[in-house]
Amino acid sequence: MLQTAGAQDEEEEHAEEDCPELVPIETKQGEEEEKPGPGAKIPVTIITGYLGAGKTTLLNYILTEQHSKKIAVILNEFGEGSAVEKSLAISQGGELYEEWLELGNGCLCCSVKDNGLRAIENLMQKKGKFDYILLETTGLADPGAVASMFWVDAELGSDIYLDGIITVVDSKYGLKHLTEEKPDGLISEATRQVALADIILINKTDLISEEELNKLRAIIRSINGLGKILETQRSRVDLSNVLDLHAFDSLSGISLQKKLQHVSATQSHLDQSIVTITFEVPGNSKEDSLNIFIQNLLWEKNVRNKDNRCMEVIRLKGLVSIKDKPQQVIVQGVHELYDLEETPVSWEDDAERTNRLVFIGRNLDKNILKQLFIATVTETEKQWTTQFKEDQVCP
Ligand SMILES: Nc1nc2c(ncn2[C@@H]2O[C@H](COP(=O)(O)OP(=O)(O)OP(=O)(O)O)[C@@H](O)[C@H]2O)c(=O)[nH]1
Ligand SMILES: [Zn+2]
Repeated sequence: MLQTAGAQDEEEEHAEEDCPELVPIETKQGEEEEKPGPGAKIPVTIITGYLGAGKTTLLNYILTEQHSKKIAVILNEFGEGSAVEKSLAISQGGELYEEWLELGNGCLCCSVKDNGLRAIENLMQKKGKFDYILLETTGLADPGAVASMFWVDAELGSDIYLDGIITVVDSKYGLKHLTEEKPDGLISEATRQVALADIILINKTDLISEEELNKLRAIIRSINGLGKILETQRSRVDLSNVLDLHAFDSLSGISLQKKLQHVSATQSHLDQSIVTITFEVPGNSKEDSLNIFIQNLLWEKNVRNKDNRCMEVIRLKGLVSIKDKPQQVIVQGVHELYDLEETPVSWEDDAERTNRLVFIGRNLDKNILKQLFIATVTETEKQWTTQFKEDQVCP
């Protein structure tokens, strides 16, 4: 069950008018609308990345490369209010499309502003079934906000589920964007996009030297120790690496255990920069205590490091063992949203039950977090309250 700190689902009522009317496409008379049956949910992959990194190039590449899926492409301007109309440049067969379009092989493209969810659902209702949705965010978007919307929506019974987040990084400017410190202490958009990525494409490698590439790769890895890094030119990538990842659902449970074992903790490249930390604690955790542990971190934000700085978690992922549950449980968190979901995989042997967690964020202190987590396993309630200073609220 998805856990959320506040009301995240205040959908705007006028969402519909944000989406242009569809170009009518003939449906045969008497033909039943093909509705996705239960379980036939449609994946959405979020493609994010700084301005000009190669997101649209990736979309075009996917559309030309694959021939078995009916894809809806959505160019998204979530969170930018009444931003100036962005002209679309999805080309199919060399043509340029604007607004709602039917692309060649039955794929569709549209531009969505603000509250895109409703629009996407309308699209699905009007157009029937798609096999896949690709959503390109603007270069300055926080993919966490977009991802959260889909996540909440899936819980509300939507036919769409979040499959994964791909972040395209521009080789030429990536280093600059990722090392820039924002004067107000905020996390830069570029860094946030890398922190939240399941897949990171270092694109335009033709424009940099091997040495620069190594540097960029190291910085990206220092931020996100979990995501898969691929190097591309013209965003050309093996599609099996970017589609159908199941990065946010319990189907990833089988591979997740292996994947999490290979996550390496990272060193920050700047003071206050984003890092990945990971640890393993054997045993069973008590569900209530685990919830409190996560909520203190993500909602109350009252867990501090040794310098008395508040820990900020952007992404949380883990596989845990919950007392009295035979199955492995996957933990997913994005900003303030989190979810504990049973995977189809059972623990083989009670003696081997263990918990592995990965946190991406800043001011994270592995030892403190690990101690707090151990308390959820040992049930020494006192311990996990000591670090929380009730009267000091983090911004
Ligand atoms: N040299 C080089 N140029 C590339 C590569 N990939 C994409 N480009 C070019 O980079 C420019 C931006 O690519 P887009 O795919 O439009 O980037 P985007 O991320 O969608 O850009 P915005 O939507 O404006 O943020 C285009 O002119 C592409 O042709 C690459 O691997 N090498
Ligand atoms: Zn684009």
